[in-house]
Amino acid sequence: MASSVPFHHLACCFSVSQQEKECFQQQLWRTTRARYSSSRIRATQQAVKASSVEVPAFPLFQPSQLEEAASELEPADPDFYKIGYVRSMRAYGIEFKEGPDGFGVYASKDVQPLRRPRMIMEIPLELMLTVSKKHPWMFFPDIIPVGHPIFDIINSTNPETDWDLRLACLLLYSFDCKDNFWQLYGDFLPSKEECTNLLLATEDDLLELQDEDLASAMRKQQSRAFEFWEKNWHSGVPLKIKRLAREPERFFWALGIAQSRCINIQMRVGALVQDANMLVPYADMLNHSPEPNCFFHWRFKDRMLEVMINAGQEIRKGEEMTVNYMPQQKNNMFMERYGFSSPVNPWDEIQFSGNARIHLDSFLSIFNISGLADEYYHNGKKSWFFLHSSAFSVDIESKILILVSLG
Ligand SMILES: C[S@@+](CC[C@H](N)C(=O)[O-])C[C@H]1O[C@@H](n2cnc3c(N)ncnc32)[C@H](O)[C@@H]1O
Repeated sequence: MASSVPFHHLACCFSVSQQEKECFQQQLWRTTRARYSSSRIRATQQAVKASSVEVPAFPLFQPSQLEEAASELEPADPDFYKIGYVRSMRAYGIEFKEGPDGFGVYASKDVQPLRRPRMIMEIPLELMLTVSKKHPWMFFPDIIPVGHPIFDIINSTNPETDWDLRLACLLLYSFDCKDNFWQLYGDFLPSKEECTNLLLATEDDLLELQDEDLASAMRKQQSRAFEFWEKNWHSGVPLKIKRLAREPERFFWALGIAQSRCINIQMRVGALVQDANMLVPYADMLNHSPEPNCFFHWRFKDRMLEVMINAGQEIRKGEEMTVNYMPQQKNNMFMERYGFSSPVNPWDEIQFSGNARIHLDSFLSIFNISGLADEYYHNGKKSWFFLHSSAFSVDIESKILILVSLG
């Protein structure tokens, strides 16, 4: 029986002969996909591990270590064989598990700071869903057969503004493709109920936001999605299109997934450099932080997306690995696209000017205020606001809220 070894035990991989590979595979097998059903997680499985065949060029284990590793071997996941890809995803020193922001990627061991960025995941192009942004449309992998009507639907969109509609079509199509990797990976994606994207929000949800600008932006997005679905999924369309999204909610979900998990990368195919929108399995489990410890890197030579730890970054076992989804964007942009906002978004700080003095530890800090010159901060035992040096004070303990107009 083939078995698996946790992939963080395997440090580095080089190409080896097929024979060596098979021999090694018999001993040390991989895998790892914890499949979580409707609730994304099976009760018994906390960690999601990505599938991977790890093939070191030289034995990484001493015999005693091999025995130890063998005792940790798990039964192979039969779905792995069905996928049948030559290259697979590889991951090092990480685990996927549920956290406060849904699924995330966590360090499974301490990471010492290194002078160079260090790779923790590599994902080959053939596992991604990719549409190029400019003519001629390139889909990777090229899963759309010539003459299939989904091509015409994608072709009818504006690549500059409709990248999300295009990816949603490709995603829905991949779920319908026999033996496509995304049929399996679909189990890892958040369901309609779990997806935070506000396209799926009801009118009541939108009202609850108490942000009329955001609510009306989302209503516009919902109408755009609905019009697109109505136009392309009307009753007269062929069954091979109809079954991709029988209900508008299915299309809204795919669009929400495309918006909240897409990354944009410049790819080179031969001499052609193309901007592309991509859904990248496993890398799309990374959550956002304005101060991330990881970043993406496209490896041109063999078309792999690498997730790298920043140079000089120290990470403790159990800490979350993060990337920055949209540098220099305010929270309203995060809400529109991803359905979350960050209380520590530096681009959403209230910039403060004038010579008012504010206690550093005062309640104002919860509003993420910054920008004052140091001399305006006061850190005494009592808390004071000095407004234009006037004798204007507030004793925090008295819990009186005074609204100060900083005119
Ligand atoms: C690319 S996915 C990341 C993986 C996701 N957490 C999951 O469960 O599959 C992006 C989604 O993760 C969640 N997310 C990511 N970063 C977050 C953050 N800093 N705070 C709250 N939610 C976050 C949001 O739901 C967002 O739409």
